[in-house]
Amino acid sequence: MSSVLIGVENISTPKWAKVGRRAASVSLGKALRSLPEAIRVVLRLAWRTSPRLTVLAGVVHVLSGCVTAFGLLATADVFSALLRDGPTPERLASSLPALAVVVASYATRALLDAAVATVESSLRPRVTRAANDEVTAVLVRAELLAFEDADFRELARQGGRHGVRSLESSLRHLADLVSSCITMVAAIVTVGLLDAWLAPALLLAALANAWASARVSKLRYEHFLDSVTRNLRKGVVEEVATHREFALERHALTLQERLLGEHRRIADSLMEDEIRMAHRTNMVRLGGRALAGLGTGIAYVVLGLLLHTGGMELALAGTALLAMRTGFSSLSTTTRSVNALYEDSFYIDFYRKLLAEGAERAQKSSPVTAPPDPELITLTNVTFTYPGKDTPALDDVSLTVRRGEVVALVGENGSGKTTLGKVLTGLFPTTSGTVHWDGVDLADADTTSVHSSIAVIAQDPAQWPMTARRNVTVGRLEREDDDAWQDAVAKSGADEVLATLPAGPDTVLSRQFNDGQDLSGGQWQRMGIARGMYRDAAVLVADEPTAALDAKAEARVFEGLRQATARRTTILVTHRLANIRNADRIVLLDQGRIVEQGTHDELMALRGHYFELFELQASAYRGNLLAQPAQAG
Ligand SMILES: Nc1ncnc2c1ncn2[C@@H]1O[C@H](COP(=O)(O)OP(=O)(O)OP(=O)(O)O)[C@@H](O)[C@H]1O
Repeated sequence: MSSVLIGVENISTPKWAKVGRRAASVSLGKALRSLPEAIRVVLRLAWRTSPRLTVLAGVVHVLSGCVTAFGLLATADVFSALLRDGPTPERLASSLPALAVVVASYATRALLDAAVATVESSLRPRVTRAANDEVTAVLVRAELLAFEDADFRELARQGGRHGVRSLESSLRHLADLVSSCITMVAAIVTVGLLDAWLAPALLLAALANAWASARVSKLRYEHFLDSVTRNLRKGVVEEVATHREFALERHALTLQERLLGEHRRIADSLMEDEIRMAHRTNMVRLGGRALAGLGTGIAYVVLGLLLHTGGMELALAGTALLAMRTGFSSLSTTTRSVNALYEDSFYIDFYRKLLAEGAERAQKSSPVTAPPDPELITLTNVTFTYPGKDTPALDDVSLTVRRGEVVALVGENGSGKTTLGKVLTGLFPTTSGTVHWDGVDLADADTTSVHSSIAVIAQDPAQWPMTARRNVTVGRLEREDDDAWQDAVAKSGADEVLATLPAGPDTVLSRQFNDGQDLSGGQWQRMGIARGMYRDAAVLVADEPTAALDAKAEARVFEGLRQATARRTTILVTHRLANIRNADRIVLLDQGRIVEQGTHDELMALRGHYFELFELQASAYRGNLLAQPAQAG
């Protein structure tokens, strides 16, 4: 038997990471050309949040770069004046105006730096907020099916986390780049004006640095993509090894040490890769520094030769030296900023992909509205396949449900009952075939208009971290109807839950808050049923609504549902066949297909698959004294 505890060895690489991999493998030059796109995204966001601050940030950065360049040229004048021939006091006096300009430029630079910091600290949080807002909005508005797609969920995590963080940091890197570029250009021009041979040497150093930085970023990005699936695995193991939901079985099955071992195994492989990557990047950096050093060396040799051969005066050589030093320092800031921006650009790309994919997967908004209380729901040759799956969960299903009908969906585990409930109510779009509510094809209808008319009671209802009252009224927030609330909590059995809570309906149902309270599985289910009943929608889907309820509560809920069904279309998914004997129609699914349908009596007379299932359950009751039919409700 395999020593691997969790079968997560073969998690496939998400689609977005494969695309990223291709992007990472393109040539460096091509990759660098993608930088402007990332910069455009940042500037667009900054502009949208505050055009005034964006312009101001640009202006202060350009000014700060210009002032530095100006200071450099003024310093050159100071040198020229100081190193000229003549008596020292005279040389000092003649250098004073240039010296004053240098001092003024330093002072201005300091003021501008303060202005830069002020503008940036106002702009950056705005950009982060806007980026966060875009991510949240796109996720909130995404269709339900998007959340069934593991690739999309992972892209949301990466684009939301890394992407937004990179957008924020890229603003700072962009600002640094603008001012350091201006200073560097000023230094290269100054050096080039002094002697044409010095500039290429300086450029060689610049290019070597830039190459090494970009190469390092590319390696790091490739490493990130390589470790995506392993990090996913580590996340899965971490979850089962530390989260509360698994705690009971983890302890009862004494799996703690095995899980720890699994975690260590994946973490070790990640660590080894990290170390390998660090060695490779160090080598690349070393190569880059060697080349840059060569460029610097050549520049100094050229300078020495010029001085030696009398090709340049000492005063000008001093200026050249200063300009070169400034050039090298701004060069390192420039390469650092380009490098950081280049790295940011990959993650900003995830962010862009997330927004693009999110927009594609947005809920449909359309002028076509679904009828609020459909007379007929018609499925024609409906096939539905989950994202990433090959076999359909629903296969050529045709079904018509009338208003007021109670249709029970039965069948073995995985036969497609839950999926059919979701397709029928427009929660999932069909892969092929159509769902019509009266004359309206749900594929054309406004999603919100469809969902407004449905209520879903899930087997595993959401545990909203709100008060108990809100947990019910959230079913229809715009409704303020005390009678309906009383009715819903009475029919669902939630009233008994409320009676046990310290602050009754005002108790917050979440352990995350002070004085918050958690509920048992069955109690949460009662709250979910009350919520579905309070929603009072035209089409109700109850998916195993009573699976966690005791027999008394179950009987009460079915009586409540029976009273309420006269006014609405009810789709009931259940395995407890005794509860659906009175359903108007029973639809039996097998491997995504409808294999039998009719009333209980018709299906029993058919002596087919339903008959078999029913007899099996009935005989279990008959043969077991502990579960007499009267007790089972
Ligand atoms: N989120 C999902 N992603 C991929 N496949 C899914 C997903 N949910 C269900 N399936 C698959 O679709 C098929 C139908 O599932 P469905 O949940 O509709 O069955 P069911 O009849 O309601 O089962 P059960 O009685 O166990 O609740 C199954 O093969 C299941 O594995």
